Amino acid sequence: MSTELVPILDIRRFDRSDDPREREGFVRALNHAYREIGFVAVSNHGIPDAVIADAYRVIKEFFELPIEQKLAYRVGKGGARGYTPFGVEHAKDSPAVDLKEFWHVGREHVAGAAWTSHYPPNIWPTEVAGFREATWALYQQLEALGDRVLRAVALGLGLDERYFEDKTDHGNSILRPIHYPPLAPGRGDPGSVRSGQHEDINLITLLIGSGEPGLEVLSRAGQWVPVTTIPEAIVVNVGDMLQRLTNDVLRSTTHRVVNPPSPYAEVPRYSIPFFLHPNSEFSIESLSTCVTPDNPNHYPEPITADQYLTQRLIEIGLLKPQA
Ligand SMILES: O=C(O)CCC(=O)C(=O)O
Ligand SMILES: [Fe+2]
Repeated sequence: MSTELVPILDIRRFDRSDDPREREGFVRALNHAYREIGFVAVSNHGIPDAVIADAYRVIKEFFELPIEQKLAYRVGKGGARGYTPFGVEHAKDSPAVDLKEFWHVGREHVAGAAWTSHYPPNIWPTEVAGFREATWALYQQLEALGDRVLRAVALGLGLDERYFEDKTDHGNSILRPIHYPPLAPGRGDPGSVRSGQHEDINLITLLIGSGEPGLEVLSRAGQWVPVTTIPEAIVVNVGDMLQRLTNDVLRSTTHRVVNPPSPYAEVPRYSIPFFLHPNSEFSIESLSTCVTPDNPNHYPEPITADQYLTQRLIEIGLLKPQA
């Protein structure tokens, strides 16, 4: 049943310039899934195995460092870059912290670009050779794949194929390698799970590593359904910013990572989501193609992507409210 809930879509169909029906078929299937469940798995995405393997290698090496060394990379506001330890982030409206630690890679600065001053610079762990190259390579690959998916989203919404291009070209996107350690009795609050139920904040999320057991999505019927997909596929789901931009036409579906049974409980889980964000100054206003008599505008007040992100980071414990 789960494979039907989260369909596997071959993105090579979208690139078929020789056969417009293939392209249209992909656009239709993607948009249908995004209206129904907000999740798809993309196969044949073209990201080289070596890029993914290199990223995993450096990420594992980092998380295996002693905690004192990792804590040296806890910097700045809200863990926007570098390391965030176990016991900080929790899902909105849940006091129980998630059983995970993670690292944030943001957009690399470009000399002379005005947006550079809005984003904190990346930091890199000196203990792990090749960390910067490997994670930044994966960031760029996932961003390019996200741009292709957004083109198909735009077409499905009746917009120009390149609608998202100038709204995301210096987006505040984040690559977040996550380590869920083996589950030990007494670790975390009672009731803690690897990742409490939540919706993603950004436009779309591209997730590497979803094939390991634990990820579940909440169906419309209110049932938790495990996401089972082929290991090579990348899960791409709708976030709250895209839901809001589309006046709730596309759905940002609640999901979580549960504590798996033995033998998976005894082994760590690593996943690598890429949260694709719009440019910080982008104003999120309901698209006119998504406002109809049947679906009047639910969000008459526009909000910039940056304001929206700040509100949401306070809700999940990564930012403190301003006094
Ligand atoms: O680890 C996973 O598979 C999913 C993580 C997730 O949903 C998130 O970080 O937003
Ligand atoms: Fe998520």
